[in-house]
Amino acid sequence: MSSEDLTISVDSLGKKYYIYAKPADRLKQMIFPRVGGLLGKHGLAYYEEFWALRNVSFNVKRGETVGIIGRNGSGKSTLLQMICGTLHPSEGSIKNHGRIAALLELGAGFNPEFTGEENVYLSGLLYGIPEAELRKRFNSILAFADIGDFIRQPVKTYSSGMYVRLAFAIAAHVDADTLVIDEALSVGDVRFTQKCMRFMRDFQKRGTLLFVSHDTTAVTNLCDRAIWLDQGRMIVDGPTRNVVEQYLAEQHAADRSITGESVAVRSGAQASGSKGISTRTSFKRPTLDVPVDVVDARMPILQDGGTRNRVEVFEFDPDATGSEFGAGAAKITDVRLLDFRGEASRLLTGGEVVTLAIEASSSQLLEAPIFGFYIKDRLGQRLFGDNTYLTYREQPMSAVAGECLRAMFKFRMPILPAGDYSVDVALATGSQDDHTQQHWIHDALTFKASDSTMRHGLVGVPMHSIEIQRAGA
Ligand SMILES: Nc1ncnc2c1ncn2[C@@H]1O[C@H](COP(=O)(O)OP(=O)(O)OP(=O)(O)O)[C@@H](O)[C@H]1O
Repeated sequence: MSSEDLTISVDSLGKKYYIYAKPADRLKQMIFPRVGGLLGKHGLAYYEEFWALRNVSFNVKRGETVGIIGRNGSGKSTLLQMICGTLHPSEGSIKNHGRIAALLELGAGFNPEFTGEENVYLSGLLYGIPEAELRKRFNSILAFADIGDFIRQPVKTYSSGMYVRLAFAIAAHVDADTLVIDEALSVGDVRFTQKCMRFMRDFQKRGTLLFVSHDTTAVTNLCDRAIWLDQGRMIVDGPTRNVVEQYLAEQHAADRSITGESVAVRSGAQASGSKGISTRTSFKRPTLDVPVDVVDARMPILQDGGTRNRVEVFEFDPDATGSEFGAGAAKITDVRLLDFRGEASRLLTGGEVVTLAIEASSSQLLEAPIFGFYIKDRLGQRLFGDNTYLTYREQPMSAVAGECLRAMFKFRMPILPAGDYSVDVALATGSQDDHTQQHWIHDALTFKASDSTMRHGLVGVPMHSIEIQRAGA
């Protein structure tokens, strides 16, 4: 890769802090360096070393959007601050090409005693925008921030939402090559968040974006690539969808380990062991009594030639699914999409009533099993899904070891824009809010929608009726 293609180059980056047990130790260390004191890991020094970030290396190409995810304290802000030059690395190096505009944690960047307007000029000048140019852009900055007369007040009087509005408005007007955003969207209201998302989508067309967020949906939605940090180390750097899936699976495993349960996480299906479990269980044939009156009147037209939204389904193959995880008290053994006749079909139509059938076999007693699914698009964005929890909440089922269960979700397949889709399926035990995933399979089924007339939006909802009415008629 030529250096012209690179915007950010991070090599073996590390940040070390010295942790003192009590304030007096800091003073002692300054006066008597490395003598006496704690007999800790580092000999006789008065401090313990703590690496907030270590051995992190990656390159960001011009025009890429990279998400950084990780739990609290994993080193995300430390990394961004070093990239933006507000924190010095203890080891390693960073090379930046072009102008970086940053929205780091609240409180950074503004002088709290100055008014919003004064801070606009101060920040703009620091970014290298001449004053005359800032004057021209001021009204546009003000319109973006939309904080009214507060622009004339000292920023110390601002709410966190106002603060981030102004900071975002400035960052959006300084002709940055790279925009670095750390959790800024979490404090804004929904309209402002939407405005920022629109701005970032537009910015993606011309610039490089680094985006830290706990909101994995926003990261999936926006970023081509994601980096997962944990305890200051880089765990994975790869396509967002894979990284987010692994991160969420690990999070679930970690959450359950607090309650003493163990949830194994495996990448790829080879290690699943689901092969060998019989999938030939005897369930009665589903009755798919679709009332005629709910069948969309436009179905014949939708199915007709050029406007047909064909959905081609690829069979469940336990060896070809995505990553999976779970505590293992049950295994999902088969997943099928059935057509309106109840037949497993390779070819479905958007708008048709289909049934998703998920079969599982238990290896232990299962109390209150919950089956669930998500339909995801190519980027891994969850389009819709459901689970069996509410239906069985009052009278939860149970299954003995060796029993086979099948969940059936009957729904009208939306009209889908042409593209590739997949289905995540899961079997958990417990309740909606407190459950253990026994087996979750990413991308258990995949399907392809084609010939769609839908061009915009994520899914098309089949209309029950469409009409134009005339006033007074
Ligand atoms: N000045 C400091 N002195 C000592 N430790 C620090 C200092 N600043 C940060 N840390 C520690 O470094 C680690 C990484 O912090 P950082 O703020 O980068 O995490 P983060 O991933 O951004 O967390 P969050 O999601 O909560 O914002 C944390 O354990 C934090 O306590």
